[in-house]
Amino acid sequence: MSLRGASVRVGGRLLWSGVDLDIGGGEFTAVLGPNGVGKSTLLKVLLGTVAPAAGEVRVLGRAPGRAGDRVGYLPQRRSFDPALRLRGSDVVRLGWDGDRWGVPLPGTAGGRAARRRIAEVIDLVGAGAYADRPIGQCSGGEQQRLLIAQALVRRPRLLLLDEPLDSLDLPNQAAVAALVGRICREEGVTVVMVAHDVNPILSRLDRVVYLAEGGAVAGSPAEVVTTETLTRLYRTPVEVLRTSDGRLVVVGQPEAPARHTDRHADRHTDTDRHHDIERRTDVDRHVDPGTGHRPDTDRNADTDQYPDPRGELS
Ligand SMILES: Nc1ncnc2c1ncn2[C@@H]1O[C@H](COP(=O)(O)OP(=O)(O)OP(=O)(O)O)[C@@H](O)[C@H]1O
Repeated sequence: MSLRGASVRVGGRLLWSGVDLDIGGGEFTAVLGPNGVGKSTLLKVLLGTVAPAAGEVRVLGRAPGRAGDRVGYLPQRRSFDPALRLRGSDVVRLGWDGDRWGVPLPGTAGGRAARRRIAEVIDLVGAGAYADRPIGQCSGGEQQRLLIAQALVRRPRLLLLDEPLDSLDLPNQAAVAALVGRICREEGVTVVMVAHDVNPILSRLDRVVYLAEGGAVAGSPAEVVTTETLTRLYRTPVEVLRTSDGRLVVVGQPEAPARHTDRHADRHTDTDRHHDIERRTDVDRHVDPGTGHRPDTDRNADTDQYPDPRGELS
């Protein structure tokens, strides 16, 4: 896919402009940047649901929205009601025929093809053990695998994933990152993933797109997540440190603007709070790439709490 001089405007506000970007077939790309900068909106531009205000965008050689089944999409995570009477496999099936009236009758060729493909993709993501359970009773990691299966069920060539690692504990982040890496390498699917922390996927990435107010930088992680590049992008001193185990930590990243306080309000789970505490103790004075979290300055002196890493106040 390619963007040439692309800009996007939502709610009358220019989010980013002059973005040039090329992503080749079969590549694994992460989209990083602070809260509210327009990462999800970039995916929507690629999907064709948000039109660019200027510039040219091509996806799989066509205008956005024209590639149909060849694009799979996992929207930003929503939690499922535990009482929802829908099995994991039903959720996967919605990716197959959820946009069509009626369903193929069991026993017909269409019904058999649907069943075969749904079983195949559930197997691919390793969700066989819980695909028959109500989706609301599956864990966050299990739900995420089933949703990835849903996005994959029509054999897309391009997979757009909006924060699939969000709210997962570290082992599940690693497992889902490995799964997406495998889908990219073994199935040849091009992956564009919005992420708040590059570290779980760092070793698998071909390319990073770092969005900041006004612009974007793209290249290999080694080219983009550097002191020089991020300082230039943010127009303010930013330092990238590498820990002894190879993780990247961005220090001095400008504050994430707290300008959308309610978008994720329904998603602030116990796991999120656990992660907030983990960040507070593990990365004191530092900020994960993309979270915009600076523990010593973000802490509310009255409550001893930190704002949610995605911009809302906890
Ligand atoms: N339909 C809309 N109307 C008005 N403003 C919108 C709309 N959709 C998004 N926005 C605003 O555009 C900005 C970018 O939103 P977007 O979801 O793309 O950011 P993001 O980088 O993905 O953020 P986060 O990291 O918090 O998920 C936000 O300030 C958001 O509130």
